[in-house]
Amino acid sequence: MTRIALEALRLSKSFGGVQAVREASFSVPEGSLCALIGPNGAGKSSIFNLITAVYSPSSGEAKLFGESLSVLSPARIASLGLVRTFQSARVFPGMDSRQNVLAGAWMHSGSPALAQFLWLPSARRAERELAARADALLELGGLAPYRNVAATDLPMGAQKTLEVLRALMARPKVLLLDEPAAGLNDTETADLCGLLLAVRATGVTVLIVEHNMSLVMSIADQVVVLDAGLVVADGSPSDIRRNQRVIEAYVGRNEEVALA
Ligand SMILES: Nc1ncnc2c1ncn2[C@@H]1O[C@H](COP(=O)(O)OP(=O)(O)OP(=O)(O)O)[C@@H](O)[C@H]1O
Repeated sequence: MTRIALEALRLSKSFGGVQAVREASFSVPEGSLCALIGPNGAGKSSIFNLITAVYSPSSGEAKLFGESLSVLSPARIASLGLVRTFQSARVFPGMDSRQNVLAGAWMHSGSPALAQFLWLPSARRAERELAARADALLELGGLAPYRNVAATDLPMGAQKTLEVLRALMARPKVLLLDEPAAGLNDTETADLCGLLLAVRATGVTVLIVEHNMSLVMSIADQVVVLDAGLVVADGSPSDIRRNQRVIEAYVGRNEEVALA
């Protein structure tokens, strides 16, 4: 039976008088790709921050593989395999692309500090394995030709891809991507779709917050729609396209074109 990787259970978050998230419930099966969509201010980022324990819920809870995220430290959450990226690409300046990808491996070097300090064979082996993995990821993301280029010199799309590759270097079980297609051109978006499908094919659970509807509708297994903090729909892309409540949420804000 498929496990549930992520679960929101009547999750709520208020900021003073603003109820950003209202008793939101949904679950994401392991190995699937789920998109969280909704008009501006719907509560998507708030849910993201609740799931990564940046915020604590006003009520309800979020679970990662059945464990309540409210009681876990950020380090423990990362060790359970939850890795996120941010809305604006955050590459490390002063490092080339390959070094940026390698930086994602710190949690999984698998080689004790003393072994690394003494440069024992086990540490050298671990280092070689990480380098090979970084190269394979750069290949997968189409960035192999830029491996020695300073990350900050790459175009926006490549920087966002690099951030996803760095996240993958940490061998996530669950990958959370905050607007990965924001600012990308059509070609870069198509490349990103391919990358995300390749990631899902490896069994990683993916949750994305994304405004680009054609990307969402073409790659998501499940779409959760928020409006004013409420989950107003949860289903497959074809269910969501036909859902009257979703159409109203978008039409009310002149965003109907986006769902076409
Ligand atoms: N830290 C905060 N303090 C006060 N209000 C907040 C905070 N974060 C979010 N909000 C409010 O909560 C509501 C939901 O915001 P949120 O950023 O989660 O929506 P969103 O769906 O991610 O929007 P967008 O698509 O514009 O990024 C909004 O009314 C927002 O102003």
